[in-house]
Amino acid sequence: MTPVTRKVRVRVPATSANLGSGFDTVGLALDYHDELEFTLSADPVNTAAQVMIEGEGADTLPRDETHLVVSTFRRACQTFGLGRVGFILQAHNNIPQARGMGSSAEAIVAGIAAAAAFAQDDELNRDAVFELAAAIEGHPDNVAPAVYGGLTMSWDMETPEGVGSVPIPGGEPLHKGFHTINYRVADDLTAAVFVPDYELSTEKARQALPGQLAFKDAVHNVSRVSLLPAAMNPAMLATGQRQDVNALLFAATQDRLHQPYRAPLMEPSWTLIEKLRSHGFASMVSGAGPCVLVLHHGDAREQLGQLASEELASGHWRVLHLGVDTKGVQVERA
Ligand SMILES: Nc1ncnc2c1ncn2[C@@H]1O[C@H](COP(=O)(O)OP(=O)(O)O)[C@@H](O)[C@H]1O
Ligand SMILES: N[C@@H](CCOP(=O)(O)O)C(=O)O
Repeated sequence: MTPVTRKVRVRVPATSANLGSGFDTVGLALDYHDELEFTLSADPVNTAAQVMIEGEGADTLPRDETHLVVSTFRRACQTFGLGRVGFILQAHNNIPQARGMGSSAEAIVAGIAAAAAFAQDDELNRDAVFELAAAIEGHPDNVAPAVYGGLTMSWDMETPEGVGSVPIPGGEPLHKGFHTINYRVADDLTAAVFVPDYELSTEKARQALPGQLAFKDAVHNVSRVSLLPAAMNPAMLATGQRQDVNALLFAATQDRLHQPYRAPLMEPSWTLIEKLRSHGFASMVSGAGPCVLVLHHGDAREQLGQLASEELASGHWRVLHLGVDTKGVQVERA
């Protein structure tokens, strides 16, 4: 197959997964992006990848075939029938790596979306990008918002009933694999991300999780995650229901599945989370950490700045005040 263009630009949002209670399920796209440009070599004999990196990871990321965007782009090119191509990748990275802001999902989505844009002339097939990205990442909660934007809830359709073989009245049988749905987020929702100067790989944070959980802890999280869609968008509440939306956010982000087991791996982050929660803020580990996410309806910059003044003055932390990205990955053919 011949590529439909020689240059593609890709813009992918950072994401915060879990939102406390929704481990491996819930994700939120943030208005904070990496931008990448792929230029195909005009020489068919040259199939090498040349990688240039600016910003986050410029001193640490590899510049060879092991670079995650490169390896994913190669794999997606095979999947979409492009074969092995030579290309220059220019990466402008804002998203810090190994901090819980979905950098690996961003890299995977960027590689797949770019390959799809070289392969097809029409609008980006987001479902195809999501399916392949979730399979590569292994959990869908970051890749879903990176692909679709906004607040997503995802699941792996594999049930004892026999996936794809059970007729759904009036509909298609659900296919095996990852699925996602998108919820609206209220316009006044703000996200503050406290970024520490230390890293924690998602792989290491996953190793800290227990093999089994107490039934009451599972019930706890089911009850909390069920509050999230309304806590993120109170317009979901039935007419007449009145709730303090920030109190609802506080309850919705309580968690007993993963954070307690990971806290010892990120003590400074856990200290900040406990401090902010003791003042009523819905603060939590962003993804697998160590970033700290605070969700709030309304502007809480000043209060958060005061509460975290010690951390911010230490020089070991910075804070990003971000809105929600509602578009997901964007591609542009040049
Ligand atoms: N923009 C990027 N370009 C290349 N590789 C990346 C990029 N972002 C992340 N990675 C790879 O993913 C790893 C971080 O993944 P992970 O531990 O899951 O952290 P995060 O919480 O940021 O997703 C990095 O060490 C690197 O190997
Ligand atoms: N559900 C995953 C989310 C990992 O997010 P990341 O941004 O840290 O990669 C987990 O909690 O392990």
